[in-house]
Amino acid sequence: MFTEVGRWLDARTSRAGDWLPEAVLAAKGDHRVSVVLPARDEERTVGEIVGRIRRDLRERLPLIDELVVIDSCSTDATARVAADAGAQVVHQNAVLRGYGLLPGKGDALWKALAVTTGDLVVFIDADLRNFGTHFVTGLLGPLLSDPSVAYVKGCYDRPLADGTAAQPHGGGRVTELVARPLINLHWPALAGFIQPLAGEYAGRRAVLEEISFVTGYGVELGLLVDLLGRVGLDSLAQVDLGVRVHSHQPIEALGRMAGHIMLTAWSRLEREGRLVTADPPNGRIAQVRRLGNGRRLHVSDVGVHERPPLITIPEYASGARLMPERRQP
Ligand SMILES: O=c1ccn([C@@H]2O[C@H](COP(=O)(O)OP(=O)(O)O[C@H]3O[C@H](CO)[C@@H](O)[C@H](O)[C@H]3O)[C@@H](O)[C@H]2O)c(=O)[nH]1
Ligand SMILES: O=C(O)[C@H](O)COP(=O)(O)O
Repeated sequence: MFTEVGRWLDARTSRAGDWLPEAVLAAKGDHRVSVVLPARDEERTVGEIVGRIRRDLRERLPLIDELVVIDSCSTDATARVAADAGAQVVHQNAVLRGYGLLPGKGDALWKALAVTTGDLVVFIDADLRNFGTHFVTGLLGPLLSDPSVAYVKGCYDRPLADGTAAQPHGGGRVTELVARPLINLHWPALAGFIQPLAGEYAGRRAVLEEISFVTGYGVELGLLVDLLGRVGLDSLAQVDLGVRVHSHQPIEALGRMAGHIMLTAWSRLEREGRLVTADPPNGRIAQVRRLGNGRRLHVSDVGVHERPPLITIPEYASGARLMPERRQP
């Protein structure tokens, strides 16, 4: 089993430096490229990322056709900062309203796929502190050079910066403690993905619109597992983007993220008929917080929902793209 993983790792892993911007542009041909940044309260970082993409990959090189920030119910100035930097800003809850409002990153990505028009779609997290345009060109390179590649996942070294010192490889705690063990236990063919939860990836719309999106932080694991089933390992690739520095969430928030990921794995195992139970898992997580000299329980919903393949949504399938009002509803 791991022989196949090793072979895939060698064959399907490239480095961002293998994909020079001018060569990527030359390979673009008739493709149309959309870049999407999901952003919830990212006013500190989103402007810099949008500005770099606009200047370097739209104005200097005409590589990117569409640059969308999907504002995921931000309470800060994310939308204004992103618009000022040159992005088209769409509010998550303004898209496909008839399908109900659901929270979380996966829903934001599904809505972004619905409103964009590129046949190639690149997703980049909006909290990156060391963004470089090689993130975008590196992810596009394998898709533009090999029609058999359907989806490209970023990988990188992940430092953990705790405010006083950085551990060069200490980041990605949910990845290492939850996602990687789950993947190895249940989908070992995916074990070669160095950063299975990376928020930087690119895919062909024709494939992405045919799979469902989990609404919360389970979206990345859900996409990998579902793509493996749909297109097979050899149509998946990864590209080494160097080092990624981002805003770390508090450990309690990572516990809830882990809950999303475990429930996503559970949903796929159940769907694959590998788990049969009359007693589904509890969708809430209780975390004990210190309160003065005592303690209290803090209960959060970590249940995940499914957004169906976009191609099954009539408004989308009719070909009418769904760009809504730019302002928040
Ligand atoms: O409800 C939300 C939550 C987050 N985000 C955005 O999604 C990106 C990633 O979110 P973040 O909270 O920074 O996640 P990380 O702690 O970095 O988690 C890692 O693991 C997650 C689970 O797989 C992935 O979704 C992330 O991309 C990956 O970086 C950021 O731009 C957020 O602003 C939303 O758009 N909506
Ligand atoms: O991907 C992960 O594992 C989570 O985003 C946590 O990352 P961090 O440990 O670098 O904060």
